[in-house]
Amino acid sequence: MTTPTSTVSPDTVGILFMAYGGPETLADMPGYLADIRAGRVTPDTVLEEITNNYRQIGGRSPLPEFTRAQVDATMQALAATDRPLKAYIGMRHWTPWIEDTVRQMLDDGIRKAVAIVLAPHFSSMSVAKYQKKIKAGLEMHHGHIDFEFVNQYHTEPGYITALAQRVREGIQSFPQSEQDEVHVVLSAHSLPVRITREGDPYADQLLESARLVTQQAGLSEEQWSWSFQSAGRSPEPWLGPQLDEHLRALAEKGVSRVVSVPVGFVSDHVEILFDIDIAAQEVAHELGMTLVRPPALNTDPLFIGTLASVIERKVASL
Ligand SMILES: C=CC1=C(C)c2cc3[nH]c(cc4nc(cc5[nH]c(cc1n2)c(C)c5CCC(=O)O)C(CCC(=O)O)=C4C)c(C)c3C=C
Ligand SMILES: [Fe+2]
Ligand SMILES: [Fe+2]
Repeated sequence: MTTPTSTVSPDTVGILFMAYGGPETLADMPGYLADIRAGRVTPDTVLEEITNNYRQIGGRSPLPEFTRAQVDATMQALAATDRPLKAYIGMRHWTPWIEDTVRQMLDDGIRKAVAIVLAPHFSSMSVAKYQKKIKAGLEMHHGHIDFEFVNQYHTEPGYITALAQRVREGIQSFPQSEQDEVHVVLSAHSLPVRITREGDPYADQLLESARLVTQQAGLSEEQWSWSFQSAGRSPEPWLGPQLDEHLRALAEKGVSRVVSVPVGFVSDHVEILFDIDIAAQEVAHELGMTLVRPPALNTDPLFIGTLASVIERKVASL
């Protein structure tokens, strides 16, 4: 049982921002992978491969830094809210662990809170797991906080417009005479195929975002396609097509100019900086294809405005 020291006024609403978590040094890698792989032993070859991927993007994950910047910007956007708010950060797979942050919230005397994951699409294998960690933290520390959960925000206008702008920016980076030939590939993290049989909404929500983005960007059906990326290294089948095989199929159809816009990730990290900017770029190069990836959302004011707006609505309902 924790003893609240009540460092906040009783009506303060805690805003718990949750993200995947990322290693801050290469030495963190075995522990980080052990957590992601739920304690299953990581084969040496996989450890070496993933460590090497991180080495190529600077030896650490930029995700913690971008998360802090997104949280600061969102709290600034929420500054005019008439309730006192206090921001907290909890990571699923690395420090600061969600359970420890929940303990901090209890210690501070937080009684009501909003929890949001920096991932717009709901899945039993992603957002639901973050939410379970909050419940585990409350049980572990024998405390109670009234939580409002943001489950998804994949159709929010600011998020869609920010991505549609990325699509247009990518197309416009090609000479005007080539722009009609450009093909846009939207993507998101793959998950095991079994989730679809289990009725998970993830794949449908991704396609819903993709349709809204491409409609707003004014693309015809032929000008864009969908692909999954970054499938895990486990023997079961994962949702496809994977980005590399999809690029090969597009090349066979004569596509040679591609804009890659990942819609499920909201900041730069290894799945973008390595899986797209290095691995997919290598495939594109081998195919004689030009691949452009516009910047990730990071602290784009439209995206930050989206986070602020969904949080504000939940705060109002507490
Ligand atoms: C929607 C689900 C997932 C998102 C989003 C996601 C983002 C994400 N992943 C990494 C890094 C790694 N992920 C790894 C495995 C892995 N990832 C997911 C799901 C999402 N990840 C699953 C289901 C798994 C498999 C877990 C298992 O039990 O094996 C790994 C481990 C190596 C591997 O299997 O490839 C890494 C590393 C980042 C940085 C990230 C960013 C938000
Ligand atoms: Fe992952
Ligand atoms: Fe991953």
